[in-house]
Amino acid sequence: MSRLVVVSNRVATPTESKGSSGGLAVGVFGALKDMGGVWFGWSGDTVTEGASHRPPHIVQEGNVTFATVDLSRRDYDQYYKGFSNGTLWPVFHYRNDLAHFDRHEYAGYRRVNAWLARQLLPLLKPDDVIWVHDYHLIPFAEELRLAGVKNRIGYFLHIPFPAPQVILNVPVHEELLKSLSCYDVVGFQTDEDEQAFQDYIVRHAHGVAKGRDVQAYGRKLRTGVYRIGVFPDEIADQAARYAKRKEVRELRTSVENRKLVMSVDRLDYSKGIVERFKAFEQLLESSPDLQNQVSLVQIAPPTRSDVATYQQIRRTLEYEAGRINGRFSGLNYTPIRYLNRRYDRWVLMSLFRLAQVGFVTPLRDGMNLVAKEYVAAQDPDDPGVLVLSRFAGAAAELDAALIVNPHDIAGMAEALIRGLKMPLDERRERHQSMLAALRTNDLGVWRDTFLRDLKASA
Ligand SMILES: O=P(O)(O)OC[C@H]1O[C@H](O[C@H]2O[C@H](CO)[C@@H](O)[C@H](O)[C@H]2O)[C@H](O)[C@@H](O)[C@@H]1O
Ligand SMILES: O=c1ccn([C@@H]2O[C@H](COP(=O)(O)OP(=O)(O)O)[C@@H](O)[C@H]2O)c(=O)[nH]1
Repeated sequence: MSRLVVVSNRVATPTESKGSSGGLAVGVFGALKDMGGVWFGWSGDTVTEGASHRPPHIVQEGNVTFATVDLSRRDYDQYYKGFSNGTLWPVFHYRNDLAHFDRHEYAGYRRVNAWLARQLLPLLKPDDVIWVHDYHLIPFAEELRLAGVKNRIGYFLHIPFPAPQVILNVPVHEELLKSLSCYDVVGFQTDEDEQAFQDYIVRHAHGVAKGRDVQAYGRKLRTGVYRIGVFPDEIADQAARYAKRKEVRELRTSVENRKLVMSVDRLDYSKGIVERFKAFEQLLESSPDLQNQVSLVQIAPPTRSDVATYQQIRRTLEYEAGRINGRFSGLNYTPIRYLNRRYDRWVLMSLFRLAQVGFVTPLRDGMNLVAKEYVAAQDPDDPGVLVLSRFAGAAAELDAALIVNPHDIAGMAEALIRGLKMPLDERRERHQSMLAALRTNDLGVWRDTFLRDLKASA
């Protein structure tokens, strides 16, 4: 049987010491742990120029081999902070206004991709199936091919693929799309993302797209939609198991008899947290009966904190949380609890079970696993209500949520009120429908359908 080699920028190492609060690490680890394989990528550490560029550090944990490399400060600045998170992330999330382009950063992005590919070479066996993840590593297959690698190589994009008119803003769009065409299978989170990629190929690359078969830049590849999921039963078990943890008891006691609205996101401008705070403010303003009766808990661990746009959103959120709390707090009541720290994932699942509403309203999001986790963590006999942005990939499957437009502050406030007052029968019905969707398309299905298509590719 061929071995699975996963390549991603972020690797959730066994100690989780540099653990990311991101869905990619959560999803890839979940997909790898019961099937085994190699997981190669960045350690999360930056080191001096002299200490970088060492061979991969190998750790064996059960049936997974973790192979990680450190980056120099310059590589980190250009490849991760610069081109990946200063150019690609904002543009792919339709925030061209927050993007910049710098040729040196792009050169660094390509240099690091070439170097990472060279580091992987000695670890590869001829029949390995290679699965590369996300926007940091678009040129990775091209580099492996240049080095003579003939293995099947697939790519999965965890974030949205924007409409062609948007991606044209990246000056090197053509080089990037040419690089993407070096993969055998390119997978997306939603139909819209796949369509946008094919539109680009047809309109701007003189390529051909027939069904899932694409020809471009002298290469043949397949595209597909593979919606990343969760293992809902595992989440339900853990949510129940962690119910007695200190954090969970503390929250239960401190909320007293009030209702709870809960949100969890990396502190990212794509997550729509400012608009969410304003919607909660509007709820308090328009429903005096709910004042002092409902709290919003927003967990937002900082991320990419050395990128200027992330520093700006952090300041804005501090201001908004302070302003709204100043308006509506009482001596025994804080409407918004805003926590800039990371929580253990299983503790979060248990916290989700306490909340009457899961409030997940990104402006754009590839999938948003938190939305799926909130549903999976609920008590089926007395479930909470999910209020979900139409711009999260998850909305394509979770249509029994209360779907909102995150730019419509009043609409979000109305949905919150509706969720808080929803009768038990309707809550159960909606929850069952969403749980069924999670089961049909769990994390195993995501992995297995992608790998089936990759193995079947010529
Ligand atoms: O690695 P970081 O820079 O700390 O960021 C964390 C991850 O964020 C993004 O996650 C995406 O993947 C999720 C799972 O498919 C998806 O639900 C979410 O919508 C995406 O935003 C990013 O794409 C990852 O590369 C990062 O590791
Ligand atoms: O303090 C935190 C915040 C988030 N997460 C997890 O990080 C993932 C976030 O994934 P999502 O797809 O929602 O968004 P991303 O951060 O990848 O954009 C989810 O599994 C969360 O449960 C976590 O373990 N601790």
